[in-house]
Amino acid sequence: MIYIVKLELSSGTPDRTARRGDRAPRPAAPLATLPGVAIQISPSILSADFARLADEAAAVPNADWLHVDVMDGHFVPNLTLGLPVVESLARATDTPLDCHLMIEDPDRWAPAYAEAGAGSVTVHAKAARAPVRTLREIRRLGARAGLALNPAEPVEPYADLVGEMDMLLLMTVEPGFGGQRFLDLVLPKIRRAREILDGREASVWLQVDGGVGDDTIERAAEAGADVFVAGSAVYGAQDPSKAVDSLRARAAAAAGLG
Ligand SMILES: O=C(CO)[C@@H](O)[C@H](O)COP(=O)(O)O
Repeated sequence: MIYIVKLELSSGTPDRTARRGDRAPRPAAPLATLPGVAIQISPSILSADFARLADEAAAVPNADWLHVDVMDGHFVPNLTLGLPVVESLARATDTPLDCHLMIEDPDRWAPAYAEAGAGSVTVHAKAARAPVRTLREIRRLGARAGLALNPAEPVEPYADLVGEMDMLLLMTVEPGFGGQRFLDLVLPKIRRAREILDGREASVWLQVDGGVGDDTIERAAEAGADVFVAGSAVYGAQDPSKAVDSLRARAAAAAGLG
């Protein structure tokens, strides 16, 4: 009887009045949907049709994650979506949601995204006042924890935090908008981050985000990235699913995995 009640609660409409402490932590969500695939492709729904998000998610069944850009109009000069959309999308797709919070006060909001069903929640180092506590809280709630750095932010000050994260996100454009040009000036930082992660034998994904397409993904993969966010290169393509395959093949070849 109790079991039935629980099932109804978890599959029905989310109770948005529930307080954070009311919910039990979930088991950690899987990082990848394709076991054994080293290169991860995360199409960014920022370039998708927001009125058809469930269909847009279904258009890339071969994606490992779906990248969800949460922008608040303050941390970045753009406004996108928030918790209700993430909750609905998490119910509409089996692909883990890779939520990238480009918001002020992520310490306050990040746990709610983990509870909303995100597979990973990434906060910006620059915006977080208590990054260690926030990363730990995200993990405690069953999601993977990510830390993001803008193009001009060095990676060295965060080297001691690698044990607290599952993913390090290096922005390869200034955050805020899709369709920008990949910044080659970030390549040395990708290499440096790869050295730090390998040197510490850290099991941490190295994600790049911004301007990633068939013409740039190889450079990022050669430098050591293994998770690639791509918005316009996927949702601007005639066939988004083929675009994911093409990106994966190029990155795998450049990383010596193809
Ligand atoms: O976070 C962001 C932009 O701030 C990205 O996730 C964009 O959505 C990437 O779009 P493309 O550069 O691939 O078009």
